[in-house]
Amino acid sequence: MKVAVIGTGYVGLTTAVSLAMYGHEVVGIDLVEAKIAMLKQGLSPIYEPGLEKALVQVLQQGILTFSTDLKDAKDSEVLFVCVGTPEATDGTADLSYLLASISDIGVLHNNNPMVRTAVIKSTVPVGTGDRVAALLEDGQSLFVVSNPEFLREGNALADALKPSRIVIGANHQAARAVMERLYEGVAAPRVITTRANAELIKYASNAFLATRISFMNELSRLSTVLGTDILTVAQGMGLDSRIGPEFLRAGVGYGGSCFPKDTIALLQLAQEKGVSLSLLDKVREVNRSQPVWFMQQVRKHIPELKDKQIALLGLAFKPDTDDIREAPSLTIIEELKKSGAEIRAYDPIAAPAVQKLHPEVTYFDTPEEACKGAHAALLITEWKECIQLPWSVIHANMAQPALFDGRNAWPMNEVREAGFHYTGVGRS
Ligand SMILES: NC(=O)c1ccc[n+]([C@@H]2O[C@H](COP(=O)([O-])OP(=O)(O)OC[C@H]3O[C@@H](n4cnc5c(N)ncnc54)[C@H](O)[C@@H]3O)[C@@H](O)[C@H]2O)c1
Ligand SMILES: O=c1ccn([C@@H]2O[C@H](COP(=O)(O)OP(=O)(O)O[C@H]3O[C@H](CO)[C@@H](O)[C@H](O)[C@H]3O)[C@@H](O)[C@H]2O)c(=O)[nH]1
Repeated sequence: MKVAVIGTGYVGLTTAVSLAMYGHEVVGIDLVEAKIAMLKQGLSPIYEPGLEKALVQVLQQGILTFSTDLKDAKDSEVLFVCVGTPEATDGTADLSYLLASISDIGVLHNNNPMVRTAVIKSTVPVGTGDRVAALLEDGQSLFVVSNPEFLREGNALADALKPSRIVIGANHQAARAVMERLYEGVAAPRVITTRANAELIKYASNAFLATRISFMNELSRLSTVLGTDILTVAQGMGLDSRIGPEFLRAGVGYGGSCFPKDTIALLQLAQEKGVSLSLLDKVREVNRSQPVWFMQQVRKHIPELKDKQIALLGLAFKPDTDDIREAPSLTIIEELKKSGAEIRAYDPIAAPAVQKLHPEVTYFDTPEEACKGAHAALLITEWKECIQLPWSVIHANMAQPALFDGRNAWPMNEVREAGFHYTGVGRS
């Protein structure tokens, strides 16, 4: 099928490449000329494992092309909207990019009439698909579908090629049939439903995952006081098939472009409808305070941080991405700056993005260099480069051998035996 993907960010680029790998003829559209110029050359503007290699392959096959002009999508039967829906100042989802691209689709369709389906892949508040349909749909030649995306950054291509589920929200049988044809070769359970249900499935999934994390993070504070081990507790909980092992990792809090903005957008939507989601409110509160709580654990061991050298290992909001949106590292940098500490940072990929915001931090090419002369090392993102470390070398070179493991990913017993002070999150 001929498909257009509007917006070539984390979701759009991954969607474009995966649809091309499924054999569709895809054109990727973005407003940003520099991005499109890079993509045409087979260069990915984002760091996402395996994506660039796959991009080059589908470009060479001629089944994926890029343009800044939506007119190049005039023959597309399906148009995916993958533009950003960031948090507006009042916490609601900013739909301006989405509505602009919907209006562009309207113009394209009027100039080049044929039967088309506009598919909203961006995460949007419940009711947005129906609102857009009221603007675009004519029930004959143009349909609107909600098809939320569940990929995780760092694993985006694999998730897109083998999704956990495909949720199709369509209010017309003709549009459902188009989506079935589009995803024909993809082995994944389908949920075929209304647009509104599809939109709520997306927000509810992210809100629930965020809730699990905040539950474990709050519990980790109790575990610290009790002298229990949150890793063992999580393992024991996760073996219950009703609970499952995923998303029980306590740490410095969740970040990224999705959980923070989608939880607030859901809260705002509920408030607008006169419904209180008090649990979700607490989930966000726990998440906001988790990096601050973590820094309190550091201060228990090093009460005076002024002029101390503190190594921060990992800056991205999770490993295997260059994305620093809402990264806990940014809160921790602010906390350390308030304390007057000198920050020595390392991240294999995301350092340049943080450097733009924090030129005052010193950046190093290896974790070993960042730890040299440091009075404490803090693990913020569990990149493998930050976990597998030559502990005896690190110990010899630190001013004070103190480790604060914000991801419970360092080998606690081994580092203690090597002579380090070790504090994890909810471990003892
Ligand atoms: N990042 C994720 O892991 C993820 C996963 C699932 C869903 N989502 C949702 O998908 C959407 C996109 O997220 P993202 O992280 O890919 O965003 P992003 O900021 O990385 O990419 C958005 C892209 O859209 C482009 N764009 C904006 N307006 C445009 C227009 N009118 N025409 C063409 N291009 C335009 C921007 O230039 C940018 O390249 C959001 O709603 C997000 O919540 C994101
Ligand atoms: O047990 C856990 C699991 C995750 N995290 C943190 O949670 C954040 C989000 O992680 P993850 O969900 O793996 O990454 P995202 O790329 O943000 O993906 C989420 O957000 C996307 C955007 O909506 C959805 O598509 C995905 O399904 C959903 O997992 C990161 O800061 C992680 O460090 C924890 O602290 N503990």
